[in-house]
Amino acid sequence: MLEVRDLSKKFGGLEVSRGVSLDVAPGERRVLLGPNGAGKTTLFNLIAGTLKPDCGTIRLDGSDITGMTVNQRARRGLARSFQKNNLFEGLSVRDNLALAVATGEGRTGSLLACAHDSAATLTQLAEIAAQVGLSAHLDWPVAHCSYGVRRQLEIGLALATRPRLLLLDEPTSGIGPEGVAAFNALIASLPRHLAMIIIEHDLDLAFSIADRISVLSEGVVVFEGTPETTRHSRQVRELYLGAFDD
Ligand SMILES: Nc1ncnc2c1ncn2[C@@H]1O[C@H](COP(=O)(O)OP(=O)(O)OP(=O)(O)O)[C@@H](O)[C@H]1O
Repeated sequence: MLEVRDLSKKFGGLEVSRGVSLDVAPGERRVLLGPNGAGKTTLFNLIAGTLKPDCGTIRLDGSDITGMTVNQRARRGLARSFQKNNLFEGLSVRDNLALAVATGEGRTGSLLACAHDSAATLTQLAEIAAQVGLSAHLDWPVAHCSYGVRRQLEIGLALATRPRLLLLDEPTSGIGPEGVAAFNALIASLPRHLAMIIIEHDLDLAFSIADRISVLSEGVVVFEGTPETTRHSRQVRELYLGAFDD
């Protein structure tokens, strides 16, 4: 469903993406690994449309989306959840989800009251809350939510646009071992037709959730394979010296 071809991006003299190519199949869970500064977030920015590549193409379901805006890409089924919190702190979990669902329905000018008016919005809101494990937290003010709940909510907001491809940038950063286990279960419970690309530093989690893994280093995809072949790759081991358990 996603075909990335020869994407390159420079910041001044620094070549951060150097001819990256990547194919993601419908429903595939792809994990992006790579050392700090390898260009993973830059690749996400290029795919999501917040950065324009210097050259290369991005196709989604056969259509060239390289020149499209973030919103145009979102309407074609691409969603992204951010590494940094992107929530309305003063609102409840329910209101954050309601606004995201209303926006996903194209009712961008709606007031919060209108977001709660539509039965379809409320049904979708309840579905998403259940999917991300937040049904019992709907009335909590976001400002009082734990970091883990916020991360669940961020994924919920991304699901509100009914994506077919979801980009998750370090979804487990800062949530501790229990949070990582909960995230693993959450990913496993999401509809299987939803494709995902996930930047993840936790190798055990990466091996557990990925169908395939791509490894970036210095702006280039240096390895691609199944979790099993990645785990046994000498090249990948050298990049992550000492980080693999045998
Ligand atoms: N807007 C920018 N302007 C200049 N340099 C940038 C910009 N964005 C990223 N870089 C640089 O590009 C390189 C790759 O950054 P990027 O964030 O894509 O790496 P990453 O693999 O996601 O790293 P991390 O795992 O630490 O998040 C880094 O050297 C970074 O400093």
